[in-house]
Amino acid sequence: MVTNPLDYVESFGKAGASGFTFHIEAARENWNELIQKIKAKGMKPGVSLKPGTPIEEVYPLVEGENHVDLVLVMTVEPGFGGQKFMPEMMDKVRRLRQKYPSLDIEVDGGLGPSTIDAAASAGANCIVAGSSVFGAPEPAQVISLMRNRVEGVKAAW
Ligand SMILES: O=C(CO)[C@@H](O)[C@H](O)COP(=O)(O)O
Repeated sequence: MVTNPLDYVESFGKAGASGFTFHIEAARENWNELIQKIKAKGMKPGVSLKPGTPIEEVYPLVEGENHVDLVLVMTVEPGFGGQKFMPEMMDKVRRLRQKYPSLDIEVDGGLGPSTIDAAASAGANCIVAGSSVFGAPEPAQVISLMRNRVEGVKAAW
């Protein structure tokens, strides 16, 4: 999370990023301008929200002409890896999936083999995982397992 995402769009675009996800908490005043700039630099915009932020706050950013392509629901407080997954955040994921069937919904924090089913069945289709992958003897197996679980429940959303 950065406090002034607008300052980073240009350099991320130049570096070759394909997407740029910003925190709604850091862009309440200028998200519209931010989305426009991200798109103008050839990147896909996404919006993220902290555990204490109500899901309704991102609805206006998903709707309308100038919209984001992805919503990232933080399942820990942003800051560092290795934290415990917050299952109560799955209500946000479920509500988003119900409202926007084709939206990319990402989750970040505490995801791994023991939490992937909760996230996947709620409707998450993009998974950020640090410790569970990099701390595994066979990282590729953990990635495959999580991918398979998401693919396996997609039809039921
Ligand atoms: O950096 C953060 C939050 O800011 C982490 O949520 C990582 O992005 C994922 O780490 P693990 O929870 O998978 O270790």
